[in-house]
Amino acid sequence: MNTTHLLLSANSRHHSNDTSGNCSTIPAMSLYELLSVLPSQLQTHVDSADDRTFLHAMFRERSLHSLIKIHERLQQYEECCPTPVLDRATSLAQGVSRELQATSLNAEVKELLKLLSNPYMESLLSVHDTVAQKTYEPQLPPLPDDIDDDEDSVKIIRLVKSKEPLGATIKRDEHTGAVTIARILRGGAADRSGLIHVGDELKEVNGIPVDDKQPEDIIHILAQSQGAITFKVVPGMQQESPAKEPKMYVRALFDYNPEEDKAIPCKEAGLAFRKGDILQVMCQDDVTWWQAKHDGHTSGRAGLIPSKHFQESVLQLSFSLIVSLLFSPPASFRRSFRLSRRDRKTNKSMYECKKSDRYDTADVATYEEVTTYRRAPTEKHRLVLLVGPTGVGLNELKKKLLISDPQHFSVTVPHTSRQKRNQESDGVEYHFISKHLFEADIQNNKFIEYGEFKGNYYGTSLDSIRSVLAKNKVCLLDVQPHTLKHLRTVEFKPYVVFLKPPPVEHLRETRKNAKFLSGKDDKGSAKPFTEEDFMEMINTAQQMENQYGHLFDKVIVNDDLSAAFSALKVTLRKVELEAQWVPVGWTHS
Ligand SMILES: Nc1ncnc2c1ncn2[C@@H]1O[C@H](COP(=O)(O)OP(=O)(O)OP(=O)(O)O)[C@@H](O)[C@H]1O
Repeated sequence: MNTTHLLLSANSRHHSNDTSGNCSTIPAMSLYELLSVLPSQLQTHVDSADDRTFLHAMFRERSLHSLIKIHERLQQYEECCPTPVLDRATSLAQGVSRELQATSLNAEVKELLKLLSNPYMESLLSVHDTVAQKTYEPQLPPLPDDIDDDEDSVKIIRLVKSKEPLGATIKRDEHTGAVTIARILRGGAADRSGLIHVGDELKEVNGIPVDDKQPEDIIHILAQSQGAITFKVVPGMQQESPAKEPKMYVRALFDYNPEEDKAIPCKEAGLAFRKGDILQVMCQDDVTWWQAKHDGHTSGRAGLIPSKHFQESVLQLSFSLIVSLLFSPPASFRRSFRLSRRDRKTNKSMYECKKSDRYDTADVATYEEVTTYRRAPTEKHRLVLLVGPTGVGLNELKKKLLISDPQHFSVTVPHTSRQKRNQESDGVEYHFISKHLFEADIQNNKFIEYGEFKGNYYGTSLDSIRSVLAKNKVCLLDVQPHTLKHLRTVEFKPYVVFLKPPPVEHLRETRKNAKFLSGKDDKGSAKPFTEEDFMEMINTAQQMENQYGHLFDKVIVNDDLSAAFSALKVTLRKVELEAQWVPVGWTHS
């Protein structure tokens, strides 16, 4: 089977004429007359008395008579082409309402006003105007006369070409040469028409037989045609299941551009998306290509996206490439669990994270099934995770949040194995524990992050997050991105904000007077940013986005500080009040 597919770029309006079965001749008598004479003819044609009784009863059925009457009346209208008295009933009704309101409102006037403002009436008038103005569709030319009556079950479909693609792909069987409809994209013109189905065999396009044609040639014919396009198809056996809209939503964990994808059967039918986009998966019938559309896009032809299974196999293939990335020069990742408010002395460079932790390629990131979640007022707050390169301003923004509402926001208290100093209190600056206990806690996975500096351990424990959340406060935590995976649990339902540096020119401008604790400086004194610091910040941010971008719920560029702060506040407010997309597993506990 030649699996060449293509998108038929034609159409939208349609009408069809099914020539299967007996070819009907124009009846000499009307259907209604025919129906009234039929009972008298039964005696000679139907032997069984039961059948005759049944047919008599059926022909006398009032609803059948009414139906035929309606049919005939409609036919009459069609023949005489009624012209509308006016084509702007809506504006006329509005004008009448306005005038009536200016008069004395007696009971009748009030009733008329009520009638005219009834939504059903308004809709009816609007439909009337649409029909009267014929704005619903262009005039279709008559069907061709030379339809081959001998052909069995042939369907003639006439579509009017518009800018919208047909939303169907075709394929050609190399052996038989048959060109069939390979797939119908959900919500597209072909799908909405209900006339073309998967498996239908395309016989002719605009009277040109296509059996001997390659899909490219058919596309050419379609591209050349103007106005209406006539398809002759033999309906396939395959019955499609009724198009119920599946309600599966996924978060894309990778960028996809069909234009650059050699594997996609039809580039035009593909749906481009970015890492983090929410997609509604409309159809998973095909194991390789799903059909999906962007969440919230009301106009909706679905596009092809690689299925989870297929994308996983693609990624497995390129695994060697990912592995090579593992050995790219390590960037300076932020050092976390510094208690920002008080402990400026805590030097960031004290924490060494293990190299193997920096890159995490165990998971093949394709799609994550998501659902909406809105925190109930009685529930704990979602953990707010802040991620970004060293010096980007995480601590600055965290501090501003804490100062802005100390009752609402809080941070964790880190653990350390160093000696408590005189002015310090246990549980305030740090939780002071013995080295031995610290090591036991490491073994028991109690720390999200930990590190060693001058022979002492420092770390942030999971329990320290729990204790903030238990006070019904929003816990702000800045972490290295490789920990996100471990913190994305139903318990914490974290919301991840990535703080991104602006372009270097803006950094130079905005950070003129800023000082920061360079990770490379062991002395722990704050210094102005160097050009190298800026470049490293930007490069690290880029690496973080490339590798962990699919886990970020929000990206905020820290250009102007107060603008970034406002954006962060607004975002966190929304997290508390509005529904957010979260992994499905978080709502099933
Ligand atoms: N938008 C901004 N405009 C100007 N200065 C800023 C801005 N954001 C942060 N700064 C300044 O940059 C310096 C570094 O910020 P901060 O200490 O918050 O970085 P950080 O991301 O916490 O870094 P680290 O992870 O290394 O602790 C501080 O002096 C801070 O005041």
